[in-house]
Amino acid sequence: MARIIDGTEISRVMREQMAQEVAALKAAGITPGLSVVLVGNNPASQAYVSSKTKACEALGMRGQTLNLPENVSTQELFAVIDRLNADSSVHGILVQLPLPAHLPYKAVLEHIHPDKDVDGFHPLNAGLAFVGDPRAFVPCTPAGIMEMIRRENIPTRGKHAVIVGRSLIVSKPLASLLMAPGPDATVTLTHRHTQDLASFTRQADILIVAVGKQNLITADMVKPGVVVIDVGQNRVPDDSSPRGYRMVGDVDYAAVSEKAEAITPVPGGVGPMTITMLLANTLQAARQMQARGTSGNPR
Ligand SMILES: Nc1nc(=O)c2c([nH]1)NC[C@@H]1CN(c3ccc(C(=O)N[C@@H](CCC(=O)O)C(=O)O)cc3)C=[N+]21
Repeated sequence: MARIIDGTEISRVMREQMAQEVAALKAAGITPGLSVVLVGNNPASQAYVSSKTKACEALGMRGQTLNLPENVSTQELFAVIDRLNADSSVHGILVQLPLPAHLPYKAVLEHIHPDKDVDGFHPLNAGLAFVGDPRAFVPCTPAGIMEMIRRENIPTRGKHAVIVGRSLIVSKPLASLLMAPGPDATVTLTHRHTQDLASFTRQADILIVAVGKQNLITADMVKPGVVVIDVGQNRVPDDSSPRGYRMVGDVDYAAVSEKAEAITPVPGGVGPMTITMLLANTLQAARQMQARGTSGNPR
C-alpha cells in the first residue's frame, strides 16, 4: 500500500514556522495583509475564500474579503483593485477565479500590481517564474506540490514527471519548476487532445493530475512504484456526508494506492498546501515591500 503524503501535516509544520515570521514582522510594525476579491456567490468559491482568510487570521495576518455583486462592471472591479493596489496595509491581492463570463479575467489579473500578485497569475510574475527569477511569485498550487516533493524526499533528478492537464495555474508553471536546475526532472505535459494518454501515464515516475475529472486515472494507467500527486477537487453528491457531498480527486484513489509508492489524498493533500503557499507568498510580499520601504500599516 502507498505511503500517504499528508498535506495537512506538512502545512501545519510550515504554518507554525510562518507564524513566527509574522510575529517578527508585526514587532517591526507591519501586519501582513491579504485581500481577496470575490465576485458573485458561487458556493464553492465562497467556501475556498473563507478558508483562505481564516488561514491568514490563524497565522496572525490580516485576511479581508471584498464581496462584489455578480453583475459588477469591469470598470467597478478595476476601481476596487486600484484602491487595493494603493493601500499600503494590503500586501497581497487575490481575485478569486472563475470570474463571471462578462468580465475579462486576463485584463483583471493584469490590473493587480505585480508586487501584490500573491497568486502569481500576472504575466510579469509568470514570465519571471518561467526564467527562474527568485523575485517571482510562484502560483500557490505548483509551489505547494514542489514543497511536498522536497519535504517527502521524493527523488526528481532524471525522473520522468508526467503532468496531465495544461492549465496556466497549475501545469505550465509546475512543468518549469520540475525541469529547472535542482529538481532536474524530465517533464512530459499531456492534455485533453493527447492520443493514448495511458501510454504516457504508465511511463511516469511521478504522475501529477490536474484536470478536474473524477476517476480519470485508473490503476491500469500507472506503473508500480509511481508517486501520485492528485490536484483534482471534485464534489460528489453523498447523502451520508453532513454537507451533502464529499470531495474526490482525479485519481481512483483506492485502486491506484495499491500500486503506488506514495500518493496525495483528497481532501488533505494538495489543497491545504495551496493555501499554505498563499500565506507564504503574502508573507513574501510583506517582506519585499518592507525592504523597499513601501509598506507599513498606517498607525
Ligand atoms: N485566484 C484564485 N486563486 C486560487 O488559488 C484559486 C482560485 N482562484 N479559484 C479556485 C481554486 C481552487 N483552490 C483551492 C484551494 C484549496 C483547496 C482545499 O484546501 N481543499 C480541501 C478540501 C476542501 C473541501 O472539503 O471543501 C482539501 O483538498 O483538503 C481547494 C481549492 C484555489 N483556487
